[in-house]
Amino acid sequence: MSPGQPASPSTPTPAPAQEQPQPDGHGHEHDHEGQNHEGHDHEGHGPKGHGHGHHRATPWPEARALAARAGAGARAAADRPPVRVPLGRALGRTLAEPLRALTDLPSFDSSAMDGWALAGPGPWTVREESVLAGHAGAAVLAPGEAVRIATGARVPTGATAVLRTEHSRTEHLRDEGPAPSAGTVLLHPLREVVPGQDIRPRGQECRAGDELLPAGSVVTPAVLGLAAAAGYDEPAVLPRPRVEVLVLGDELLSSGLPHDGLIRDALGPMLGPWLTALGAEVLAVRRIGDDAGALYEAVTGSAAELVLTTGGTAAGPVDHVHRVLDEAGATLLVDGVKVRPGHPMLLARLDAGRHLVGLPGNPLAAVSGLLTLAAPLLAAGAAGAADIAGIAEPETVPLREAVQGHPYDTRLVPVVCRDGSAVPLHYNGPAMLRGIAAADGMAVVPPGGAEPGHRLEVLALPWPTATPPAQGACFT
Ligand SMILES: Nc1nc2c(c(=O)[nH]1)N[C@H]1C(S)=C(S)[C@@H](COP(=O)(O)OP(=O)(O)OC[C@H]3O[C@@H](n4cnc5c(N)ncnc54)[C@H](O)[C@@H]3O)O[C@H]1N2
Ligand code: MOO
Repeated sequence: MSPGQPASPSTPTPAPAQEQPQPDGHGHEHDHEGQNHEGHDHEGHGPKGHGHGHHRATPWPEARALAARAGAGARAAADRPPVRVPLGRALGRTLAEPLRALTDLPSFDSSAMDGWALAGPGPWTVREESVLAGHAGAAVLAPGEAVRIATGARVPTGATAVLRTEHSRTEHLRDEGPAPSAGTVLLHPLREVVPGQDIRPRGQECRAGDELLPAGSVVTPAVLGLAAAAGYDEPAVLPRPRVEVLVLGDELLSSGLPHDGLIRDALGPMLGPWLTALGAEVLAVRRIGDDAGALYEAVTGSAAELVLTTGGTAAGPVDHVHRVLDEAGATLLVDGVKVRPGHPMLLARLDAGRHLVGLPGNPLAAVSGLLTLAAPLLAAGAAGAADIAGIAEPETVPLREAVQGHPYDTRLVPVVCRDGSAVPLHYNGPAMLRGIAAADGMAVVPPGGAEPGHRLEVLALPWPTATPPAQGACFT
């Protein structure tokens, strides 16, 4: 099988050999890139002579931590105030302040059932009007009186309980009876009436000023409902980090089929929505080509706190990112990471509060850079408190089958989670998106690999995973 040629989707065999690091250095794409595992060039970008070789590559856990620190620092430097957004645009945002009730809930004593509001012991004389939800309440009920009431309606002053329709019986006194009761309707209970029954007292759920949710909570649909009930029109949320994506490469097409050595841009369509899902405000996704001047202008002129570039991180003839960063006076915080795929990824500080993450051009390598550098940076930048590292408590999942490791570097491998185990997916080569598109997450495989049962950290993807278990991921 030639490199890049996938195994049959239905073959329940191990991943294509060329996508598994081979410690013996044969038959694997990475080993062609990373040649000599015993020598000093195993990071792979040494031979290209940029001077940003293996000695600078950062171990994967450290790279993530550095990115999170950079994000927290950027947030502190930018010091952007919270913003008020209408409820209709608040979904997914992070509360900048505790959500405090602006009203008692319920805000008045209300009926929990359709039936009768009544005062004192029965039977009761029925008053002619009724009390509907959303309307002003009936006048004061005197002892011995009852009035029709709807669920949610304000309970009249003087009412001592609500009687459900189905627990009541009415008796129409004859019109020709003795004068005061002629035509009267009497209400009888069909079961014992307990004082206060089926009345929701004002403030049962909360009093005005109570903290309903802490600052830092994510606004979910349920939070939107609670905020509305509690009186909010425009909750205060944290500003979203602004991000701009610069897609490099003259070989990229925006539509149609690949032809004449040109290929479709897979990263432009993927990164904008992915960054949005990570909580960023995406200012633009721009194609820059392989033009160093245009890249310099775009990087130095960007209004974003985080600029992401794709491609151009290695040392090919048109790989401009390092040079442009140098010219822009940027400081490289991470220049290569000991991770496969994606080892040429980089993180640079452009100025106080502004960073650039350089994602490698190979699409899964770009995903690796996104998860390793951009996600922790954004998470820490969005967190409400400086002490939140931007790296959540790792979720670890036992492996269902062995995964080969790289001899020195961490590997990120797309997995599906089935019956509590992580199942590695094929098509995990640096240029492939087929595995990640079917994945529930990316397993973090330590150098040397992992055996079945070994618990691995699984990096979550920022969306609900959708592959149907029965038919999906048939290439595990
Ligand atoms: N001599 C060496 N060559 C390479 C090394 C190395 O260490 N020594 N590292 C390899 C690794 S690993 C990666 S990853 C890539 C990183 O390359 P760049 O970041 O400079 O990216 P490009 O060269 O521009 O592109 C690489 C590859 O990806 C394709 N690509 C780029 N952008 C897109 C896109 N938006 N959508 C789809 N595909 C894209 C591009 O056509 C190339 O095939 O370098 C290796 N080389
Ligand atoms: O393997 Mo490269 O690391 O494709 O990113």
